[in-house]
Amino acid sequence: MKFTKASPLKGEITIPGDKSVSHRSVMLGSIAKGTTEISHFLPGADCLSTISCFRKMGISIEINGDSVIVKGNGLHGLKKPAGILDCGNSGTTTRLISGILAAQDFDVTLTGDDSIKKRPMKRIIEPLSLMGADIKSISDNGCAPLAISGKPLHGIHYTSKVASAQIKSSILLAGLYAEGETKVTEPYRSRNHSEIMLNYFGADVKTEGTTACITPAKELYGNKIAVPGDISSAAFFLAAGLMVPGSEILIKNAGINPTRDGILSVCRDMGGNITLLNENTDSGEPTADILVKSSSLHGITIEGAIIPRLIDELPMIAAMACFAEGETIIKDAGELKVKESNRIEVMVRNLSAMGADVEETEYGMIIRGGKPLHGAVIDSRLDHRIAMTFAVTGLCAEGETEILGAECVNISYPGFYHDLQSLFQ
Ligand SMILES: O=C(O)C1=C[C@@H](OP(=O)(O)O)[C@@H](O)[C@H](O)C1
Ligand SMILES: C=C(OP(=O)(O)O)C(=O)O
Repeated sequence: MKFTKASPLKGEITIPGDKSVSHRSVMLGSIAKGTTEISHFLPGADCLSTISCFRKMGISIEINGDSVIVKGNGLHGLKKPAGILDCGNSGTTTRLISGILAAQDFDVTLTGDDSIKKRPMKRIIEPLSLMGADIKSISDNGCAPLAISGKPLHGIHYTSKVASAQIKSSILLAGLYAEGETKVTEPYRSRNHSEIMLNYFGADVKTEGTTACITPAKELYGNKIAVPGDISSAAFFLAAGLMVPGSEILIKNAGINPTRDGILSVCRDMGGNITLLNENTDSGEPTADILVKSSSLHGITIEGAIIPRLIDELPMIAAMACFAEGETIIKDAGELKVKESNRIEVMVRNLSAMGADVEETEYGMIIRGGKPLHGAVIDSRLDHRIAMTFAVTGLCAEGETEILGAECVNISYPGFYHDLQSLFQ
């Protein structure tokens, strides 16, 4: 896939469903009693991995475009799958499903693709084991494949070293089945979609500061879920709209949950012209249309509590910083090293190949903006966020930018290139 300098981008984009909310709607729908009707579901490869795992455990799930119907069998209605469960490329599937599987009355093996087999799973093995789970890394390297032998669990109060919604959600899902209360405290607040949806399905989850607490549930009840647009996907159009001179884009129906909206603060702090319109709430999740107009940007420092609120948007923010005057410093973002690729290393390597002045630091990067970029051949390392980031960056560089492994955008945004091209004049 090749990109060259774009003329102003104009038009409207309806962002596909939020990946985090889509995963959770299938998971909770599968362990709830009755039917869950999901609209604006994200039919990306990661969410299809979640569907395939629950189908293998006896759940009827019908997909019709972005409408999904899940016929749940109740909290104790999952069946032992005939074979291994394949989580594909999805960290969310692997970590969240482990919390549910730890409490079932059967054994199961979970695996995934080459990227998943390198991502850290000790972060869930440790707390789930403290709850009484029997969960092992089969290769004994702290990664998938994982062998889980379901056991009765008991509640704990776990203090996590990292602010991670996947760790927190895995523990809370196990807590649904545990004896007594289960609490998770994190250094900063991570996305709270599990807490919102668990309550929406009839569970009892309370949050105080950075601690979430669940009491075991007798049953969850199927519900209607309208998935908001994914702000992590909207991020590419926010950046494109700000970076390509003369652009004006209306991004329809994006989720703006305050635990996810760090990108909006960053765009504004960098001088971006962004307006929220039609604010609303869908299935407990706040949404809005976002109007973005091209702007002259300046560098800022991004660190601390905002990092979990924009963790998946940092590759795009780093590229945007190349077009901002002055220095942008990203700190406290060590988690980027354990995503689908090492996103610090891959960003620094690829931005440097385009002529950017960017430096890798231990837990982040420093970008000195304002230098024109030129096209290059970009190895996405099959990381969807990297491929989309450089498609947008290529629109602002002299010459041609070629993305290798461009099809990996199917993980989170199958129609991405089509939607981007729809804004070309
Ligand atoms: O819970 C979720 O749905 C997610 C949490 C984040 O991961 P961590 O929990 O590892 O930070 C994020 O990077 C991922 O894309 C989705
Ligand atoms: C890190 C991501 O997802 P996951 O952890 O589910 O693989 C992502 O989508 O950027």
